[in-house]
Amino acid sequence: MTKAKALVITGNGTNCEMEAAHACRLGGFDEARIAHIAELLTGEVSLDDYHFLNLTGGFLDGDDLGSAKAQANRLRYAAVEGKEERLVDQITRFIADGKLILGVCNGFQLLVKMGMLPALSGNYLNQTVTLTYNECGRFQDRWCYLKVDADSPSLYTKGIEGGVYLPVRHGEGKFLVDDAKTLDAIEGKHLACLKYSDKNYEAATMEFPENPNGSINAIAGICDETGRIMGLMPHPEAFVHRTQHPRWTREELPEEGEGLIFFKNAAKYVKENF
Ligand SMILES: NC(=O)CC[C@H](N)C(=O)O
Repeated sequence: MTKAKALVITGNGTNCEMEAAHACRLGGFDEARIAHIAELLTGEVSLDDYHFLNLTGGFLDGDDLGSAKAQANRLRYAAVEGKEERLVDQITRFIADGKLILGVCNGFQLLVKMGMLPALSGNYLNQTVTLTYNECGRFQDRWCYLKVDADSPSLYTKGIEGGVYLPVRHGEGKFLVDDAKTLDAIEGKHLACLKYSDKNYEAATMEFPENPNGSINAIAGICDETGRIMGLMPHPEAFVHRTQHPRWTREELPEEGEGLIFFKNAAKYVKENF
């Protein structure tokens, strides 16, 4: 069987690469390589050799120009040394080859600013949505209840009943769209796979602090129409074991954290399809 290989990009201010690589391994990937962005730009590491690309959280370029904006331009326009291609050509090929991309927090901001989500009608380099300053005007560091849309094509949320409880930590998590048509398409195609909700996962909410940033339609995460590319503000890699839960000493919890399912689903998909 093919070895399931995950790649986690670091550098320029990411800070969740160790957790993301750990979650990939726990989830079933045979290999999880942490590569500095410079290794991709010099051609030492190629996306072609991996199945699952992780764009992790952090403070890329210190959030200057808006979170992930500079890195979005870098990934879209930078050339790969010694090759007749840009990094974005590798990324486009990666998607065309049926591979997987997960962007968490700063990585989600990066995906939307590159135009890779929601990528309506398969147009992967056209920005139609953004993530900007939290409505409350402050950085938010808290745990959130996230309702899952069971009809979403996202492969990462398959099998989740009701919702998941995960931490958020961001200053720019408010999801916005360019116009009503984009929002209608996102909702109509069930691409808004995660929404901030009440603790019973019954209804999406605009109430603070359950909705920590004022995201339109309480959107916390979206995927593309293939379900293989997903971005979310909460951190699934930060809850892979029960001791990461804020009340683990007081509540009876299963050994496995609720975020691990995202990585298990990704590994399962790779093993079944490559
Ligand atoms: N945890 C993160 O990835 C934070 C993302 C970004 N720096 C923000 O504050 O919005």
